Amino acid sequence: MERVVIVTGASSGIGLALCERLLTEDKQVRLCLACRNVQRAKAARSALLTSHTNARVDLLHLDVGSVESVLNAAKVANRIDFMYLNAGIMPNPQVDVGAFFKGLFSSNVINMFATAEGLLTQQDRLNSDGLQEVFATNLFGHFILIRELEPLLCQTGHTSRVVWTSSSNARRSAFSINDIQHREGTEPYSSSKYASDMLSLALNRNMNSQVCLVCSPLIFTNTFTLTPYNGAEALHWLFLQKPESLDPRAKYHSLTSGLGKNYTKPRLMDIDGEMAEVLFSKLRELEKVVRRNLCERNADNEAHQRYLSDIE
Ligand SMILES: NC(=O)C1=CN([C@@H]2O[C@H](COP(=O)(O)OP(=O)(O)OC[C@H]3O[C@@H](n4cnc5c(N)ncnc54)[C@H](OP(=O)(O)O)[C@@H]3O)[C@@H](O)[C@H]2O)C=CC1
Ligand SMILES: CC(C)CCC[C@@H](C)[C@H]1CC[C@H]2C3=C(CC[C@]12C)[C@@]1(C)CCC(=O)[C@@H](C)[C@@H]1CC3
Repeated sequence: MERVVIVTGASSGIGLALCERLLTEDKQVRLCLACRNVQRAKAARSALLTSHTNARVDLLHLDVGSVESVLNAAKVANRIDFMYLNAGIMPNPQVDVGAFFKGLFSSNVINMFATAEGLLTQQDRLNSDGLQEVFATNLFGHFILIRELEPLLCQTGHTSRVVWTSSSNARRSAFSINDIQHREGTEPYSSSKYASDMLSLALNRNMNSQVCLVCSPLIFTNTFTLTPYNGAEALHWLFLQKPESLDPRAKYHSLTSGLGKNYTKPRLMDIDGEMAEVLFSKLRELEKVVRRNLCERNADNEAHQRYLSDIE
């Protein structure tokens, strides 16, 4: 039977590698590449069809960094078996060279290469919805997508699965519940990834957990041979698992052995359940505000259009 798989950020990197792997794995897969850049999405589709001639690959225009785009894209979906929330950004990363060389000669060197802890800062900015861009792209847009698709994802008698691409760079100390968008700090990426780990837990509790499952695979390598193919290991592995065998408190790591063999390993997340609930309710509040602003903006635009046609 056909399995519909939506992948956000499927035009390159880990998302595209995952698509390639899924088509190789299962001939029944019908892919939906949910991308913001139509040209790149078409190029990704052509590349996939070159190696999988008879594959069914659809394109969906989706900019997860724009609430309006998310709402429009969500209207098109009519069946979902898997949804991979993979699109993500780390804009203008700055490496702390001093910390890098210090780390290089310390016992923390492996961890440094795996997590970049204490090594990276980024410059964030506001997007057109007035939200911090990293938060909006890595977390909030995907949250709105899930909220909008909730009726489809949580249908009785049909199991849909949502898999979120997290990172070993997700760090509790980079996140503040009083500043969920990370307006004040310089590590918006770590903050957004930690927030998505927390949110996965809260979503499993607050949505119909019998039906919906949100896992957070950690993209990680212990041999410094990270390729998109290796990075997609846990995402691909999760596709093959039975939902009841997975633990919502675990993060599924993509790992590569010294001999180059890829494998997936679950690790329990360092998450405060109460804080996850607070984050969930803050996101619900923000959702209301953003939706209201969008309605007002659209009403203003319509009024402006009417005014222009009246004076013509
Ligand atoms: N690379 C790594 O080492 C690691 C990556 N990750 C995570 O894996 C995921 C994929 O990253 P990776 O493949 O490495 O990076 P890439 O930059 O190769 O891919 C990111 C994808 O996300 C898309 N994207 C970015 N912003 C948006 C947006 N607003 N709307 C829709 N799509 C968007 C990009 O589209 P476009 O082509 O238009 O830019 C691109 O297809 C990310 O969530 C990242 O945080 C986690 C751990 C490690
Ligand atoms: C001479 C230079 C100062 C060397 C700089 C090396 C760094 C650029 C890399 C070392 C570890 C890398 C890393 C990532 C980015 C590039 C490094 C910082 C990530 C943060 C990319 C995104 C992720 O989600 C992480 C899991 C990666 C962790 C390691």
